[in-house]
Amino acid sequence: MSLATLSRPASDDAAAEVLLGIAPPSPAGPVGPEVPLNPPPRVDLPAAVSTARFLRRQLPHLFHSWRTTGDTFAMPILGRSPLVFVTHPDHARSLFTAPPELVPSITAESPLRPILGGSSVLTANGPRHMRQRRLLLPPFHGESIAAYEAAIARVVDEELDRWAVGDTFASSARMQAVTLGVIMAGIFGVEGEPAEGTPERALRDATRSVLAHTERPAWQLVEIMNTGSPEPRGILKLVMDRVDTHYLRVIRERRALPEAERGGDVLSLLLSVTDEDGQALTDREIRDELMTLVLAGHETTANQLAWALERLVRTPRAYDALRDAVRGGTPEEARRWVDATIHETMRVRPVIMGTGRRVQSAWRLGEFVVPANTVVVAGAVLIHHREDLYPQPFAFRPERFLGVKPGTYTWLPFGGGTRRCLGAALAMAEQRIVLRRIAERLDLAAPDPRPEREQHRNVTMIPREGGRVTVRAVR
Ligand code: HEM
Repeated sequence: MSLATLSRPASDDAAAEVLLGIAPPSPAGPVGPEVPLNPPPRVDLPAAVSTARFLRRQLPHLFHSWRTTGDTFAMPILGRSPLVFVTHPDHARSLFTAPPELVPSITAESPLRPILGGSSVLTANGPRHMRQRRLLLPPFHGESIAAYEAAIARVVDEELDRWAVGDTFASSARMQAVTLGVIMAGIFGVEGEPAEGTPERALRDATRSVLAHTERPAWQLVEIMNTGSPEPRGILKLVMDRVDTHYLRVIRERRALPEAERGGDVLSLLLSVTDEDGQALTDREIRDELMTLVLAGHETTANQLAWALERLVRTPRAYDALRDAVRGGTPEEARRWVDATIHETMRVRPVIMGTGRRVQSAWRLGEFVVPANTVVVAGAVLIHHREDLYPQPFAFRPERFLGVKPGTYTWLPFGGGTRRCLGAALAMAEQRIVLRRIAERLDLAAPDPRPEREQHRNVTMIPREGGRVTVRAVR
């Protein structure tokens, strides 16, 4: 591995240290047939072993492959062509800035497809993706999200009111209650506990049940059985038919209301949008988008927050700095430390480790050239650990990002380009409010000083023990 390390001053003074750096440029992008192919080295393992490690111990496998094979490497995967991982920001940039038709997302091949449905923005490619994305964007812009902030704060405070001194628990479960509450409020307009027997209650329970199913270990089997199928099959069909009944009922009832009475939530906005041909979204399309937003936004945000707590309770310097800024600093200092803590957590523990594109032409990646149809993965977690970009990359140092906007191609927890996470502004708002309120109201500690290892569930990287914390004090 040829990682140029920026020289650091010998001083012990943290403020004088270089905490962010730059990578030397590396050419990347589509090339014509005149350029000879030059595939990157392959990880030296049988496909079955590499696949098993990728599924069970993804992070160590990725880091080991990077160290032993090189900055660009091909990872063998059983029954598929190898995945080519890139660890250079210029290579990631080439994928995120290319015309979308040259770099379709591999989420179209995701096992989630039969759950999300054929219209989902996440699994569509080409013009259909652009249409769905354009229709969904307005409620997820920063200004629209600002309007949900009070509702998010209410959901967060309701949850934190239940945390008592001496309690020890997996924070991811508590954070999931928050993210589900936020989704119910922001997407469906349902705040607080919906009354028994109402369609909203049935919808919330159905959403909970589908989320609970996806968290069970046996769910992987269900997904494998449904891979490659556009429609759900077997047990998945039974589960989804039940869930869909409740979703479609709420959509139909809301559509029947006069527009002025519908409210400002995402569902109501989706009912009123039209594409450039004046076409409104069908009930089925809305169902697919709602399911996508629920599944894409729930576990990701909850576990990203659980990782933030996991890191903070094991890094006293960072935790003290955050609490001091939030409790005693100016509003500007508080905002800067909260943001820096989120950015650093998403750097060291991005819940989505990378994003893949199936390149439609031969592609240069530094000294290598891969053929068309190769899946190239911008390995966010690897880019985030380049020593030239982030000196002492394994250290949790929120001060790297103090008052600094993370780089578009060096900080990639939300992916990039025309597929960048649609819910990024919402996820940032949720994380800001949760971290700030926790830092204001509580003192937490680690029940076990050892860092939690990572575990993979669905496509997310989550703390193995769920980010366990003990409540030491409540203010
Ligand atoms: C910390 C929380 C989150 C993380 C780390 C995250 C990360 C990601 C990533 C890496 C992608 C793929 C981007 C790409 O391929 O370049 C993505 C896509 C997406 N995310 Fe998120 N996400 C989060 C929260 C949310 C939330 C709260 C929502 C909505 C409620 C959401 C909705 C979506 C959607 C709809 C897409 C598909 C966008 C497209 O294909 O055009 N995400 N997210």
